[in-house]
Amino acid sequence: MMFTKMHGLGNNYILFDELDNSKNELDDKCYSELSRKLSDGNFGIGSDGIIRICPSNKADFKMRIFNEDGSEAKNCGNGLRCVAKFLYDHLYATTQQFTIETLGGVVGVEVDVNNDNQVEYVLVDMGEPKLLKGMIPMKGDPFGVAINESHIIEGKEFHLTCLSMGNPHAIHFVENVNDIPLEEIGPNLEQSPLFPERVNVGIVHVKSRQEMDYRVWERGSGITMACGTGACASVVAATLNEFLDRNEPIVVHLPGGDLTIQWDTHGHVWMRGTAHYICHGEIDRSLLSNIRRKII
Ligand SMILES: N[C@H](CCC[C@H](N)C(=O)O)C(=O)O
Repeated sequence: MMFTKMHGLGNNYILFDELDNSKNELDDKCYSELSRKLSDGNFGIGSDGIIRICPSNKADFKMRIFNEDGSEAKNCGNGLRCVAKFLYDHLYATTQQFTIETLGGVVGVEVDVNNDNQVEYVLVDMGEPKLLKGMIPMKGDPFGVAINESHIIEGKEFHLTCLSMGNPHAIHFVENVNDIPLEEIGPNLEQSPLFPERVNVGIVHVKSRQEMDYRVWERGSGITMACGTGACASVVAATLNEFLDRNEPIVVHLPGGDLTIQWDTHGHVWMRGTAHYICHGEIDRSLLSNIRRKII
């Protein structure tokens, strides 16, 4: 079972190309355990999770993403850029614009290529954010929204702006993103009963009307170097709080690098950034057999 490890701003995933079904060596039920096993840096490869690239009957291709803890997520911005680069570079995509189905909906991607026809930047139409609590999901009035809403969690007050980019995000604004113990407050917010499906936690400092700092505690993966859906959610949240102007391209500084995010006047959020290969390899058959024995 061959894999390709890639990263988007240091948010790294192990990709499996399942477009040629003959290669599909593992039962669908095994992938959560495969993600847990491979994401471990000691007993596995080490990553923030795994990504399956599959055929789709709704779009040109399909992406499924599993977090480090084995939970399957509905969207992954950095993962989408990695998948788009992989698909174009491996000649599955024959045009620079194509669509990718996620559990959170179908997204459009466009790859920018260099003189060697290798992908340098990927532009993703991440679609429209979902603001209603019932869509995030978040406890409370399902037709209500959470903008700068005060919540006491584990004795600490947070002013949360919450939304979904296909996956749930809770954003808290601060003066300095490094002044907050993310390793402590991240799991407290992630596991809060406020969020029936847990939540990705973003800490944001808006530096100007064109840029912001953002750190993330990811649902199912903990602190990562970057979160594409989270960067999108942060720009929407900052705009809703009137810290930013709609339709302006915003530079989001993440620990792993920068993304450019724009929430346009039609309601779509656009993300532009890079994706890179790390390595290629093969999963040992004994590891696959152990997973099959454990799961099936
Ligand atoms: N942990 C996320 C999925 C990965 C999202 C992130 N890596 C991105 O680039 O958007 C969740 O459970 O919703």
